[in-house]
Amino acid sequence: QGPSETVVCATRATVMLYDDANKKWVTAGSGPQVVSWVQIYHNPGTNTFRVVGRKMQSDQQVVINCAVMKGMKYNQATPNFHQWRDARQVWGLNFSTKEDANQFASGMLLALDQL
Ligand SMILES: CCOC(=O)[C@@H]1C[C@@H](CC)[C@@H]2C=C[C@H]3CCN(C(=O)[C@@H]4CC[C@H]5C=C[C@]6(CCCN6C(=O)[C@H](Cc6ccccc6Cl)NC(C)=O)C(=O)N54)[C@@H]3C(=O)N12
Repeated sequence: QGPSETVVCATRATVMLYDDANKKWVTAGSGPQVVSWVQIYHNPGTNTFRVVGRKMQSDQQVVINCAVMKGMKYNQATPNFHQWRDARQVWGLNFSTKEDANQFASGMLLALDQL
């Protein structure tokens, strides 16, 4: 979180990327599939939002740092699996509970509404 950013929401999720070549979902980042702490940051100065996720393990590897684009479609494919496209790839968040999923979705929809 930068100095001028506030946190819109924060949940646990496994961050996935769609491997278009092999038509399958792969976990973002290197190493074992672990849950990440995924937050949506807001920069009120520029009115921009970004999704930042860090693995909840020792190295705190950043596995996603993705701008929320105006007009982006946030697809709640299932109650526990939500996804969206950015310019280059498709991101997926696999939540362990519907509550976490709903929490994140409401933060994302709030962000999209303010862009
Ligand atoms: C249960 C067994 O689950 C599984 O084994 C795997 C591993 C599970 C997590 C570890 C994950 C969980 C849940 C399910 C739910 C379904 N699903 C899929 O992938 C579906 C099935 C077919 C496949 C085809 C395409 C694909 C992939 C790329 C993007 N996309 C689209 O359709 C996009 C969607 C979209 C729509 C609107 C806006 C944005 C976007 Cl992104 N459309 C377009 C127009 O862009 C997609 O989402 N697809 C998941 C899945 O299988 N799995």
